[in-house]
Amino acid sequence: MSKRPRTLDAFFAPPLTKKARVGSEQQHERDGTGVPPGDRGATTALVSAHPTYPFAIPHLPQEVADILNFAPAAEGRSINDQPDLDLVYYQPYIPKDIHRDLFELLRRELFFYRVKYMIKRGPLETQINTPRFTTVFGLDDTSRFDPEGRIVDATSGKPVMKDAYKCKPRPIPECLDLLRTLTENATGCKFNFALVNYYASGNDSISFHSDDERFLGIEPAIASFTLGAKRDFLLKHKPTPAGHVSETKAMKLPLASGDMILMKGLTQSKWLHSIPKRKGGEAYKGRINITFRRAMIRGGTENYYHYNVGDGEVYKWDESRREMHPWPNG
Ligand SMILES: O=C(O)CCC(=O)C(=O)O
Ligand SMILES: [Fe+2]
Repeated sequence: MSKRPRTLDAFFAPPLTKKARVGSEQQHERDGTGVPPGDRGATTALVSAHPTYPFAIPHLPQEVADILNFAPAAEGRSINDQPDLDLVYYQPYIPKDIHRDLFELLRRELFFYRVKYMIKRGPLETQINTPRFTTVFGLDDTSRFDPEGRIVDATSGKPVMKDAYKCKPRPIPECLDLLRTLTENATGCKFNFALVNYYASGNDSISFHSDDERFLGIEPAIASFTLGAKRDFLLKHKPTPAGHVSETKAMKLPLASGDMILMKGLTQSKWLHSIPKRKGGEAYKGRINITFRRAMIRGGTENYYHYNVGDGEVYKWDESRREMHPWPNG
């Protein structure tokens, strides 16, 4: 990475401002010629690029970014009337005028994976095929990307050892980073990871689980966005010790495009959540889920890239086939 030549792109990188995050990006036209900072006219298309990206990711069009700045579109409603449950539900969070554009843009421009991994069940090794497309960006709290896109120690600012990470962490592209900062400001929580799921149809799902890994620290806050198809989000309390009657009721939230659910407090340690497969309704439509999270240590980074990128092929949305297709052999 450090051998990457300093190009015109890097030269034209904008100043470090809150809105234009360049920690890891270069700004340039898609044809590769430099664009002076601030010159985001209708004819120039700026992108986020990084050596770990299979291809560059366009920034949000200015019109979409301008409207996104009005998020949250609705006030959050607390759902904390059950033991250990602590949610804030924004219906919607993303302004209505841009749901569709944001959904289509992210589906079209991001790279995805269909991760397979082995688990040991007793003496048997079983292959798990993740039943949805996934991708991930970000770096735990011990490190950050410098303006050249190199990973440096969060405290000293010095490049980390070559083997500090087994995986290849990727900076959060601008098109997701604006939403991340807005969400930080609205919730008062800090996030250093963006995980993206794409459910191609009602056949894609995520089974009951909790995001309670130790690398997230205690009582982690996770902001979870829906774009595209409406899908049911189920919540149920984890089993309570035998003999102890749980007073909790399972819940179903019909998450619609633009909605955000903030899970916090004891929600991850005591409750499970899932998006079950479904037939009918909007099952024929795709759905994007974005979660923003904060990983505290390097093990979190390794875990997230292992389970959301893996070592399989890259998929990209194919507009003519209207499905995810292996890239670049489309
Ligand atoms: O798609 C969703 O709404 C939930 C995703 C989720 O729970 C996860 O990625 O951990
Ligand atoms: Fe989850």
